[in-house]
Amino acid sequence: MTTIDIPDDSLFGLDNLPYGVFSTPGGERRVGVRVGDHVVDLAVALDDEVFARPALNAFMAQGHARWVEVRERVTELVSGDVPDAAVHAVADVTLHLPFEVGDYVDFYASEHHASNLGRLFRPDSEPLMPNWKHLPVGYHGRGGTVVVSGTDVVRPCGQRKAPDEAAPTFGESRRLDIEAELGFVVGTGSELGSPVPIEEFAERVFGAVLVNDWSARDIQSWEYVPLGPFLGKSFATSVSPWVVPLLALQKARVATPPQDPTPLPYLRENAPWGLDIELAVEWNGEVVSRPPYREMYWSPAQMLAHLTVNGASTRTGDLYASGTISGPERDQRGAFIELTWGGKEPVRVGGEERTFLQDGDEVALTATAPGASGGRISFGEVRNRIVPANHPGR
Ligand SMILES: O=C(O)/C=C/C(=O)CC(=O)CC(=O)O
Ligand SMILES: [Ca+2]
Ligand SMILES: [Mg+2]
Repeated sequence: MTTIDIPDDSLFGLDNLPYGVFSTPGGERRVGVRVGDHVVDLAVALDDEVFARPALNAFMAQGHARWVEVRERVTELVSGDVPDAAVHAVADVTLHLPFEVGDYVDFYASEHHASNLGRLFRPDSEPLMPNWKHLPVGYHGRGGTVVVSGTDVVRPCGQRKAPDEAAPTFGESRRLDIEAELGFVVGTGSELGSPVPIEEFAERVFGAVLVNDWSARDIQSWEYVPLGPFLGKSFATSVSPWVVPLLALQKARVATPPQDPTPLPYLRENAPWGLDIELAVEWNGEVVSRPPYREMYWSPAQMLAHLTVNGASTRTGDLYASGTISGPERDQRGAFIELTWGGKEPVRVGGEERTFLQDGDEVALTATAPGASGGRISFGEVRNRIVPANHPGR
C-alpha cells in the first residue's frame, strides 16, 4: 500500500481530483484521477470495470448521483492507503484524449472578444450584431478534429483573400491564431425534442476542460460570410487532458456581468453559473495574456439551455466551448488577432516582434480556480506546437 503525498500548496489536491485517460508503457488506456503528482488507476483502486476503458464516456453516462458517489469514494481512498498497483507518477504515464467527443459547438460569449472581432472583421458596422445580447451566438465545429494537448497542429492550407486582393489564392495560412477558451463536457445526454431547462445544467454537465480553438484568420475572413466559421477553424481544436468536475468548481461560481436586456425566460438563471477562473496564455514560454473567465457575458448554463431550446438532443461526450475568453484590458485578450490588433501592433515574444504564429511556435493555456478549502485548483494545460503545412503552395 502507498500513501500519496499531496503538498499543501498542490493545485491537484483533494479539492480538485480531475479525471483523465492514461496509459503506462505497453499498457491499455484507462481512466485515472490526478492526485498531487500521481495518477490513481480507478479500475484497480475501485475494482470497477467502468474505469477500465479508453474514455470517460461510460462513467459519465452513469449520471450525477454516481459522479458524487465516486468523488466521495476517491476522496476517502486517497486520504488513506492506496494499493501500489493503482498509483503511477504522472511523469511516467501518457495522457490521452479523456473522452470520446460527440458533437462540438463553440459559443462567442465574451462581450470584449465579440466587440473586438466585430471591429476587426467588420470595421464599417456596429461591433456587436443586434442578436448578441439576446442569445448566446455559436457555431457548429468539428468533433472529429478535437485533439489532446501535446498533439502537433499542422498549419492549414486553404483559400485566402486579403481585402486589397482581387481574387483568392490557395496556400498556407499566414494568419494562424489561437483562441483561449473553456469547454464543457456533457455527461448525460437529452432526448430529441426535449429542451434542457437551464436548472439542469449541473445535473447534465460532467466537467470542464481548457480548449484552444485554433483559427486561421485569413481563411476565416474570406469564407465565413454568411454561414460562419468553417475550414478556418475545423483543422484542429485542442483540449487539456484533465476534466475538472463541475463538483470541484462550486467555490468558483460568481454572477455573470449584468445582462441588459433581460434575457428571455428560458435563458434566465435562478443560480449563478459565471465562473471565477483565471487563465494564462504562454507563447514560446512567455505569458502574453491572462484572460479572466468571470468577464464572460453568457454562462455555460445559458449556453446549454440555448443549444437545446429547439429540441436538439445531446449525447454523452458532447463538447461545447465558451468562445474566446477576453477581458477589458489588452493583456487579457484570448486571441492574438486581438492582442496584436489584426497584426498591426506586434507583441514582444522571446525578444522578437510577433503577430501571428510561426512554424515551431508553441502555445500553452493554463488556468486555476478557487478550490473548496481556500486553496486553488488547476486545469492542467493544453500545449501544442505548430508544424509546417503538408501541401505548401498547391
Ligand atoms: O466575429 C466573427 O466573425 C468571428 C468570430 C470568431 O472567430 C470567434 C469564434 O470562433 C467564437 C469565439 O471563440 O468566441
Ligand atoms: Ca472559438
Ligand atoms: Mg477549432
